[in-house]
Amino acid sequence: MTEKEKAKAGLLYNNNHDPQLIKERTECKKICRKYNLLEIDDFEGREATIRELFSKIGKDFVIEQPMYCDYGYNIEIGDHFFSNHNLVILDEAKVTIGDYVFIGPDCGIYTAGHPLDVEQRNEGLEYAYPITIGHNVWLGGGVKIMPGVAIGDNTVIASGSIVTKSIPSNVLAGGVPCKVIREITEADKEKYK
Ligand SMILES: CC(=O)SCCNC(=O)CCNC(=O)[C@H](O)C(C)(C)COP(=O)(O)OP(=O)(O)OC[C@H]1O[C@@H](n2cnc3c(N)ncnc32)[C@H](O)[C@@H]1OP(=O)(O)O
Repeated sequence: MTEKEKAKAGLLYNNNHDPQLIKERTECKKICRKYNLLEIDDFEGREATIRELFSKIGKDFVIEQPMYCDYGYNIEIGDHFFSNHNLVILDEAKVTIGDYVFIGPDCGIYTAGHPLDVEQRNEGLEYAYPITIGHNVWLGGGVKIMPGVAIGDNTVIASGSIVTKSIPSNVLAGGVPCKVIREITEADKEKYK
């Protein structure tokens, strides 16, 4: 098995020293750099560069610069996506994002992690588990999503949360670690009126 195949199978793999993965990350980071240096009003260039980078991105999206990812080909995003500045996606495993997802500034979507055991970690080993974000999700600023987490449709994650476990649909969740605070109900339609 190659290191890439081990990663895909959810096994520990050597990310730091594998030539194929280093090459792929380098190519990805060149495209991220190109994207981040494009003029803000070069809308065509920005769209084309994101389409070159991600395996799928739907219609009508805005990704504020800068944004960073590791491979790009593991990222699939639906329609009407918005991300504010400083989005970091560590897409060592697949990242799937639905339609109408809003992401605040300084968010992190981290599929990868290292063993707690120091010897394994210093060998360069890591694991990568997929992350799924449903439709109509809003991540407040500074939210970080940990490996293997799924977030259900229509859910809001409050700013500053560290999401270590999956969160169901239709809730407000927040905190470190992130927990369900309450359901989002019809009463929320009236809140800002
Ligand atoms: C796409 C973009 O660019 S977005 C731009 C950036 N903007 C942001 O990041 C703003 C994000 N907003 C938040 O995080 C807000 O706090 C919201 C939306 C979660 C507040 O939602 P509300 O419905 O108003 O919740 P409300 O204020 O009633 O709070 C409900 C509970 O959640 C708690 N709570 C609210 N925010 C947080 C938070 N960030 N972390 C932990 N708990 C929180 C409240 O303290 C309250 O707890 P209590 O019931 O014990 O008092």
